[in-house]
Amino acid sequence: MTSMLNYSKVDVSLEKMQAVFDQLREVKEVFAGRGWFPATSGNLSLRVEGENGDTLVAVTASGKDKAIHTPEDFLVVDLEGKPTLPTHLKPSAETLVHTALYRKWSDCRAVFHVHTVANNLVSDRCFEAGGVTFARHELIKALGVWDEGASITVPIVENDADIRRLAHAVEKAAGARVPGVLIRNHGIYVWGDSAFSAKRHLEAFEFLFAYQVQQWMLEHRR
Ligand SMILES: CSC[C@@H](O)[C@@H](O)C(=O)COP(=O)(O)O
Ligand SMILES: [Zn+2]
Repeated sequence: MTSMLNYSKVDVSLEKMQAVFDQLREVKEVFAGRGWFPATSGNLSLRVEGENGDTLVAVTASGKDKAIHTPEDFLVVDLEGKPTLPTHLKPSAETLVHTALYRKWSDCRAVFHVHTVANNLVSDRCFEAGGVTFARHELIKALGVWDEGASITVPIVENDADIRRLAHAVEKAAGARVPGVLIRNHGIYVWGDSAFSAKRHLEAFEFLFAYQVQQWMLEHRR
């Protein structure tokens, strides 16, 4: 028999919710191992479809050390970013960026956000240009761009302490071809149609940013 959980009028099976939390935990552990969550930064979410087709979002709780697993690491919110059950946990302070991306694309099923030295440097140095462009990199294919000789541009938006405005800026800059947006001196938001593809996208972006930073350093030494 399937046990059902009721998240403010949306039924989700216990098994489904457990599987979603398990997936988030696995991704969290891998990214934490790479140092991608310094000083409690970063947040992760997955779309959860209820029995009636309504969308919920499982998201990391705010301010946690994401390198440690606890029973209080995740909670469920609606598309307004409100917790669907009474809880003392606070959803990520940046939940509205996640929900904006889920609203924008019905096939967006995972949203990941990390702060790294490389993504911060690239976001600042290329900010005035509005984006950073990469070409002649095999890993562009990992972003779903397969055309021969393709180039991609990752848009960069200004950081903003007002999360509604930040969410709006990210949503506006987010394009269908390149699954990521940089926030200046803050980090990157990436998405995908599954946790697997969002993780692949993030790994490809971080490879390209690290390459760019090292190229700048080599040029500087000449
Ligand atoms: C603690 S610095 C980072 C935060 O300000 C924020 O940018 C962030 O990524 C994490 O916020 P959180 O509320 O834990 O999801
Ligand atoms: Zn952040």
